Amino acid sequence: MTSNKVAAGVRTKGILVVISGPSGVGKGTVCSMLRQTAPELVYSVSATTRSPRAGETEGVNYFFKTREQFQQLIDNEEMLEWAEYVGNFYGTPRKFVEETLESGKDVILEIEVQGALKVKQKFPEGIFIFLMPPSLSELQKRLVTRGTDSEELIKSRLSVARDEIKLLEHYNYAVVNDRVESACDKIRAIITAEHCRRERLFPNISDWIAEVN
Ligand SMILES: Nc1nc2c(ncn2[C@@H]2O[C@H](COP(=O)(O)OP(=O)(O)O)[C@@H](O)[C@H]2O)c(=O)[nH]1
Ligand SMILES: Nc1ncnc2c1ncn2[C@@H]1O[C@H](COP(=O)(O)OP(=O)(O)O)[C@@H](O)[C@H]1O
Repeated sequence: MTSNKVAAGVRTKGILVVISGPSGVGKGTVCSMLRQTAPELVYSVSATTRSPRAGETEGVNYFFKTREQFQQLIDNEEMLEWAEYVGNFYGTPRKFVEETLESGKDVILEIEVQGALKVKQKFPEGIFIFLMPPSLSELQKRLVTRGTDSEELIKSRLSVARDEIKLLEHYNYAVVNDRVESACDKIRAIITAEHCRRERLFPNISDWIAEVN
């Protein structure tokens, strides 16, 4: 069964998991909990031209770049995707994602919708998860409570949020972030189910299957 050889190759590649959602829904909070509770999932650190917030660390939350440095990364084709969001640039370093997937580990990208749609063209087999707020008023409350953005910026982020939610149909799953723990549980369950699905399609039983044939 030659197809098993191909199958084994497919099976050993990691799964690309893309998480998007409106600003303030809790993507950072959920991903940070996933990083603590599911260390087998590798988090891709993005580059951005936005300034660091209090408590954010270079190389952990983002790689903070000037506009010139960011443009250089684009010109050198070092970005898997990039997008402009509320006046700043954000992008995914390509090499890290490709090498990590190739090594068989699952990778999480926490990126906005335009970038996610570009990634979907390159990795249609990825899992695309949209994190939803319980309501728009709760979303606004979270942005205000976080206290990192001006009233004007919160208005822009809420207006972008409405457009982003319209793109939900491009995602495989919507997960409501009502409680952080339960959102993380659901994301882990989705990834586990995808592993089971791929295992069913490409079972790692080539040794004894070869004997049967
Ligand atoms: N396309 C793209 N979007 C990103 C990337 N990194 C972060 N983002 C998104 O950029 C948006 C703004 O991020 P940020 O300034 O940290 O604000 P926050 O979402 O309110 O915490 C969010 O939707 C992020 O998911 C990236 O590498 N590529
Ligand atoms: N499930 C939740 N319930 C209540 N507050 C939350 C929840 N998830 C996140 N938050 C809070 O909402 C605010 C925005 O979360 P954050 O992770 O920064 O969102 P995002 O990365 O999507 O912009 C933060 O103050 C965070 O503590």
